[in-house]
Amino acid sequence: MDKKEQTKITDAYDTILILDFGSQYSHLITRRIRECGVYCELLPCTVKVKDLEFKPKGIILSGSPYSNHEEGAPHVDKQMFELGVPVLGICYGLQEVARVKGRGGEIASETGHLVQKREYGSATLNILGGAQRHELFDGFNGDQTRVWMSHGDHLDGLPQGFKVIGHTETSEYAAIAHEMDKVFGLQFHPEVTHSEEGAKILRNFAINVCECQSNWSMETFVDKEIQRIRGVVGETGRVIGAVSGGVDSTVAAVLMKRAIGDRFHAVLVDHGLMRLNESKNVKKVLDEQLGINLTIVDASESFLGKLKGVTDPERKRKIIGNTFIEVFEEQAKLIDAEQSEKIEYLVQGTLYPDVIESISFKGPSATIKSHHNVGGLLDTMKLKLIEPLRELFKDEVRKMGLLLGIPADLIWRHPFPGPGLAIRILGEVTPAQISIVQQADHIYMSELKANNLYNQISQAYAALLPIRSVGVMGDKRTYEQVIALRAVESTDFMTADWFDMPVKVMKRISSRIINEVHGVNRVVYDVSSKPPATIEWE
Ligand SMILES: Nc1ncnc2c1ncn2[C@@H]1O[C@H](COP(=O)(O)OP(=O)(O)OP(=O)(O)O)[C@@H](O)[C@H]1O
Ligand SMILES: O=c1[nH]c(=O)c2[nH+]cn([C@@H]3O[C@H](COP(=O)(O)O)[C@@H](O)[C@H]3O)c2[nH]1
Ligand SMILES: NC(=O)CC[C@H](N)C(=O)O
Ligand SMILES: [Mg+2]
Repeated sequence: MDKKEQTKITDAYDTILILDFGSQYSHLITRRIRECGVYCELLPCTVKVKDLEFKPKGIILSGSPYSNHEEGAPHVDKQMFELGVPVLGICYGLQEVARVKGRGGEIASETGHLVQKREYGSATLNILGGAQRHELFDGFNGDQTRVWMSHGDHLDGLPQGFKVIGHTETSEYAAIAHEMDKVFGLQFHPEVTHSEEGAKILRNFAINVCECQSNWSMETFVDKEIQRIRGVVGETGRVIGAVSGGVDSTVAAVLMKRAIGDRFHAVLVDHGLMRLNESKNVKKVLDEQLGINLTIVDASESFLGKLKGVTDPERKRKIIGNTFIEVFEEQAKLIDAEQSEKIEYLVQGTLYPDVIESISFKGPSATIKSHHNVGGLLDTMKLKLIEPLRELFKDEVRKMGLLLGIPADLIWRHPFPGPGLAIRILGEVTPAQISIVQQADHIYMSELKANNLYNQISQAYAALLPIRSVGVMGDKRTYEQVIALRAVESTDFMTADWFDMPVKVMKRISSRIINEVHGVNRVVYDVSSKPPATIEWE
């Protein structure tokens, strides 16, 4: 994205910079800081001060799976400590603080040997100073608090100029501070909820120590984002947007509508792989209820034609991804032909987790599945991107959607993948197979809603398996296909567990599908977690 084109969100809010050393808890630090009304950004730990696009009001160094002395262990740009802003190191971050600010050699590694010294789990932090305790502990209930430890290495000595402000039975330097330089270190993890008063520490750091204003709220963010979009697009500019009717693109579309009205052109590509009546329903809600200028492009012939005979999951995904691009190119040209001003921008519903994943210092992870990616449009279409949600997590997007007046049932919809039913029909995708899975899925969703289960589940769908099995219906032998029902609970869709579905409901769903959907004589329930399975079957 051409960031220079856009005024930055960090210009509008005091910002805490969180440097990610690869800890599994880094996102939680981000969450905790935002929960205090302070804006923050998570960047890879390898980012250099000279490349920073904003001046942070404070810096937090996260934990890490690495051991600090290990070869290849990531290290912070020492100039971060010369910005004159407070720094807080958490676990590995504390060890980095000691590496940079200490006399050197104080980090003892117990990894590999002396395993008994490793510390995982709950510990009691003794806060020093009584009533004069350090300002990081302002508002604490007493001189002791439960904290969560997860480390193999520890500090062997106190770096010069630092003092101890808290210790545990096993950790002499559990919390340390350099008052003059405003550099702090915690051996425990304040960001996890198991550290009972940990959130207070992060709040105290951001608001008391770094003096950040607590003004980051969804309301102010929406207002500022609308202003920003208007500034970027200008008085007359037109924008095209890929809108699926899913949560992310709907929220992005409503925001765009607020910002530039009908100069925003939403395009839904109907690839023929949508759920039953999906395009019609989306049109009704987006166009009629939310007033979005939405065009539905029926490209099913093209998609289904190209998918003919294809059974390999990755090939299906690539064909669909590429065809999306073609349809968009055509569509942009059509709109251009009608309007005096050419379309310059494309709106995407990119969320923060996508951004974080793509900037990880460890590099992109192995390709498990090629997600259809509208980002691929960039090179060919020469369109510049507007990504109004790229700073937000999914639940923040939902919050924004509710604030923008989007109906709650749309906001709480389960995610639906871009490639649609093609990756839920195992084997070849044909109109007959699409019809079977659409009907089964429709029954499944209706029953989940009727039984008040839909909102307890993060994502549910029916998949059609390419095998046939023998059954008996009305005294006759049948030899038909199998529907697999999937329902998972997940917070970020990176990991998931299968949903404990009430047997009574399963019985009803199974019986309805077998009775009502021709071509199916067996229904199974998928009891695999992710990992090792994934949420979608392909
Ligand atoms: N059928 C479609 N037509 C147009 N754009 C689409 C279509 N399917 C997906 N997209 C684009 O791809 C993006 C990513 O899809 P994704 O499924 O992650 O998000 P979503 O559909 O907006 O929300 P949800 O996660 O709730 O399904 C969408 O935000 C949208 O821009
Ligand atoms: O927009 C999308 N385009 C895709 O190509 C795609 N593939 C998977 N998904 C969704 O991502 C989440 C994780 O899915 P998996 O466990 O199957 O990888 C689940 O929510 C899936 O539905 C996609 N979404
Ligand atoms: N959670 C952490 O940051 C751990 C840091 C380092 N890997 C250790 O074991 O001490
Ligand atoms: Mg979707």
